Order: sequence, then structure tokens, then C-alpha cells
Amino acid sequence: MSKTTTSKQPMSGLRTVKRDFSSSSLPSASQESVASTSDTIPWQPTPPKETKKLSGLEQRLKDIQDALKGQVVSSESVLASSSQVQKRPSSSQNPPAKRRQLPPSWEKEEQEKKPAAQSSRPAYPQRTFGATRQTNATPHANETLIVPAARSGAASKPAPVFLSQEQTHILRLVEAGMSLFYTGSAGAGKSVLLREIIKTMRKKFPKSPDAVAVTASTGIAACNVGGVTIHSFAGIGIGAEAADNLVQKVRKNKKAMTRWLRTHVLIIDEGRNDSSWSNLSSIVLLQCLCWMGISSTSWPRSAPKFARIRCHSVAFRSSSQETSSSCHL
Ligand SMILES: Nc1ncnc2c1ncn2[C@@H]1O[C@H](COP(=O)(O)OP(=O)(O)OP(=O)(O)O)[C@@H](O)[C@H]1O
Repeated sequence: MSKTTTSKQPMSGLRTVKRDFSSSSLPSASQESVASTSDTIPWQPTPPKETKKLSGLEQRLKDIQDALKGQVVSSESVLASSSQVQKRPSSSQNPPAKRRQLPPSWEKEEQEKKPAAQSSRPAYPQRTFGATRQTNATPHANETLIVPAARSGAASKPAPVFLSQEQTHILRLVEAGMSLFYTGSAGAGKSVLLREIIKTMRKKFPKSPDAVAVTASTGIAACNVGGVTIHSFAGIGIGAEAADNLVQKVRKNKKAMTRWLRTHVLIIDEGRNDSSWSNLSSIVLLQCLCWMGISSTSWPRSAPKFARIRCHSVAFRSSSQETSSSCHL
């Protein structure tokens, strides 16, 4: 009988695997043996987990967290997230803005106000300074400059002066050709009267402006009346010399002589507080000059004599005088 050697086949179908632990390549050998010995097992790969779709903000937050952890953030995701965040609708996509309108009740009020405002407003631009005049030099030829009444040309004219009885009396004496002086307390109206005397006398000699000489004892007083100092007019310097010497001095001064000869009316605003005649050196001096001139034989015959000069000594400021008064020199 022939013996057939058959390998023992386990009844269970399992195979025995011999392991050789001496070999260093045990794992690979075992794996190969497993792979070779085992049948291919159908392997279904596990499907990838469905990643939750993050919103833009969540994605951006995740990116930031990843970046903080040291992970590289994909620029695409960042860009995508940023575009999601920053994306704003363009203006062209917006509907056109509605025009704002006032409530109907307001519109009525505006229409009622407009005619009133237009009627009160002049047709031309206004200015609140300067005189009321039209000028062609400005770009707006018809521009009217409106002025406050106080500064307009008509208003700047001094109001007509109505002299009192005393003031009128003194003015009539001056017009009659008398030499006089008048005085009065502060505010009595001396300066007002002086201005009227100057105006009246200048009207009397319209063709010779030098006929009326307006002088004062001090420079400030002379400025107030629009004249010069009496010393400057007379040509006597400071007038500290004797009268005879001053007369000689004046005669040598051709300009001073011409002034004297042209003068028909001499007005002096003497503003000194001391009313004593001894302090009125200029007036006394002028009186001396007048009388010496009359008696002078060397005086040109064609020239008017000093006797024709009316010396009006004006305005002694004396508190003792209560009312204005006048006297003849
Ligand atoms: N006849 C007049 N009509 C209207 N106003 C007058 C008249 N006389 C004087 N006044 C007014 O009285 C005020 C004082 O006048 P004024 O300055 O001439 O006095 P005054 O004697 O010269 O005073 P002061 O000695 O202080 O210079 C002024 O406001 C002036 O306008």
C-alpha cells in the first residue's frame, strides 16, 4: 500500500504560520507572509468627515487661531474670508437715494416767508459803511453803499446853530467893525460863537482868504480853531522882548509884514485862566503893534493901516465869570 504524505490541513481552515524570531526583518517578513498568505480583504476606506462649512467670520476666527498656534494659514482662505467680511455692496447696486422733501406744512410756511423776505431785501448788495453813493469803479456798477444815518453826508453836516441873544449881540458888534473881547464860564458857548464869528467874517471877505487871521495863544488851542499861534502869525518869536524891539523885528520880517498888511480881521482865542490884562502879553503886544503901525511914517501908503485890523480877543476861561460878556478894546 502506498502511503501518500499529505500535509495536515487543519479542519478549521486556519493555517499555521511559522515565525522566525532570529531574523531582524521579522515584521516585514511576517507582513509579507501575511499578505501572501492572506486573501485580499475588501477594504472600504472610511469616507472623509464632512467638514462643517464655516461662515466668513468663523473661518477668519479659525485662521487667526491657527496662525496663533503657528500653523500656516492659507492665503486663499484668508483672502476668501476677508473678502466675505469686507465685501460691501457697491454704490451702483444701491437704489438711488430719495430726495428729501420738507413736510407739506413746512413748505407752506417757507412760501409765505419768501415774498416778505424779498420785499424787505433790496435788489443790490448792501454795505453797512461808507456814504450812500453809487460808484462805477467797483465791479458791481449799480452797487449802492448804504450808510448809517449818523455817518452819511447829510447827517455829518453840523446842525444849524441858533445863537442866543448875548451871542447874537456880540456877533453884531464884530460885524460892525468893533474890536472886542468876550468871556464866559465853561460851556457858556464861547467856542460856538467863535466859529460863527469866523464864518461870518470869511463870508465878508470872500476873495481874500488872508483877510481873516485866526490865531490862538497856544498850539493846541490854535488847532482847535483851525488857526496858528499868535506869536507865529505876528512873527515875534517867543515875544519876550520889549514892544519897540518887537515892532522893529516885525518890520524886518517881510513875510510877517505881508501877513499883517493882508489881515483885516484878527481873531485870537485866548484860553488862559488868568484874566488879568498883564498876562495877556500877546494881546497887549498886538495893540502896541497896531498903534505903532498907524503912527509909522515909513508905512507903505497903499497898504491898509493897522487901524483897520479888528482884534477880537476871544474866550477867557474864567470860572468867576458866570455868563458870557464882552467889552471893546
Ligand atoms: N447857540 C447854541 N446853540 C446850540 N448849542 C449851543 C449853543 N451855544 C452853545 N451850545 C452848546 O453848548 C455846549 C458848550 O458850548 P461851547 O463848547 O461853545 O462852550 P465853551 O464856552 O467854549 O466851553 P469851554 O470854555 O469849556 O470851551 C456845546 O455842546 C455847544 O454845542
